Amino acid sequence: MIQPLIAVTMGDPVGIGPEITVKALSDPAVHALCRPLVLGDSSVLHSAMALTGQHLHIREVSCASEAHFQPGTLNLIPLSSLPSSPAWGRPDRETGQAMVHYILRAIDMALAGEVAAIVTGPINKYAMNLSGYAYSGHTELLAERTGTRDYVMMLAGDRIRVSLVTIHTALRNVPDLITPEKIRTTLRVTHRALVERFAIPAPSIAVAGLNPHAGESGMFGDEEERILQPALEQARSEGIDAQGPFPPDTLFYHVDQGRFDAVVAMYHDQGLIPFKMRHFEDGVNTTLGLPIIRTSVDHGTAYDLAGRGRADHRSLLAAIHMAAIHARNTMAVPL
Ligand SMILES: NC(=O)C1=CN([C@@H]2O[C@H](COP(=O)(O)OP(=O)(O)OC[C@H]3O[C@@H](n4cnc5c(N)ncnc54)[C@H](O)[C@@H]3O)[C@@H](O)[C@H]2O)C=CC1
Ligand SMILES: NCC(=O)COP(=O)(O)O
Repeated sequence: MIQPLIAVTMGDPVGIGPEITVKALSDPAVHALCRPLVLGDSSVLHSAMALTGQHLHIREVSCASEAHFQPGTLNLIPLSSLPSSPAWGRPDRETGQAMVHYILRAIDMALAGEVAAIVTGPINKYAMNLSGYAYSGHTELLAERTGTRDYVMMLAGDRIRVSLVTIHTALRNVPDLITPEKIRTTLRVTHRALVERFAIPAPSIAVAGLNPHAGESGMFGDEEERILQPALEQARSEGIDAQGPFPPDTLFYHVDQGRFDAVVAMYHDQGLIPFKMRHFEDGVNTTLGLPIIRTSVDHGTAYDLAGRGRADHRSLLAAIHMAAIHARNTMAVPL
């Protein structure tokens, strides 16, 4: 079977993205899974190789048909010409613009059907905004570029999958952003992705409450009764196995024990703290609801580690693995 063609963006040139890209692409297992095409910068990737002691042949190509997909070769569409000695951990407008160009090109390739999926390396949101792109991250850029209204951020590992109702917003805004519509959309998009991408025919989804003890019958907040319960009932009437709302403090224990296929969390850290306790090394961030497959690492640019050669690349390996599986499950292969 022909392996799916996957675009891998190098991420922020002065973060750990280039290093983990080189490490992941040196793993023969990646080539057994897919045909990876990197979008990034040749000089920076050479610097990353020097850090890690990896020796890959970087083959610069303008499109997939020029690539040689074999272990030992990193096929690169070069989209920037940055200095050969990166200022690790110190972003500027040029590095910020470069990393956004890698993402934009990857999205366009996926929309045009030139690749089966995209896997994105970590970017720094401050650097993204510094370079003139006013987004909270990849997710909002992907949604806008693909014209997607209903999208969901999911963090996924083999024990915990968590979808977020609200994403990058101040905690004080969260209660006002949680509406029955938003919860229903999160449930619908998550349910559909579990069936179509994760190949779980009848998934069960747990919903976390917003308040301590899921509100304690209204003593500690009424969002559960006023907003979450009606949203859950509506989802159930559509055939979605949505359960809860559950007290958030114990729910993740049960999810980790395998009781549910996924959990819907009300806000970023409610979901991501337990997720990263379990899956920091091998977790994957994936955007659901898009017309394209997008996975990413679950960590950031780690400027404190950049340039040292000590970054862990297992989350990127897991993201590539998931992209390849989802491409197969949705029959978006071969390309
Ligand atoms: N997929 C993406 O593009 C993501 C981007 N970010 C962005 O990255 C930037 C930095 O975010 P932080 O909150 O500092 O989180 P971070 O994940 O970059 O770093 C948190 C801690 O984990 C360590 N760490 C992270 N990745 C590691 C790896 N692969 N191997 C070993 N140690 C690792 C770092 O050294 C640091 O001590 C922010 O702008 C954030 O928004 C954060 C998460 C995901
Ligand atoms: N906490 C996840 C994260 O920050 C990733 O954001 P995005 O770049 O995937 O939108």
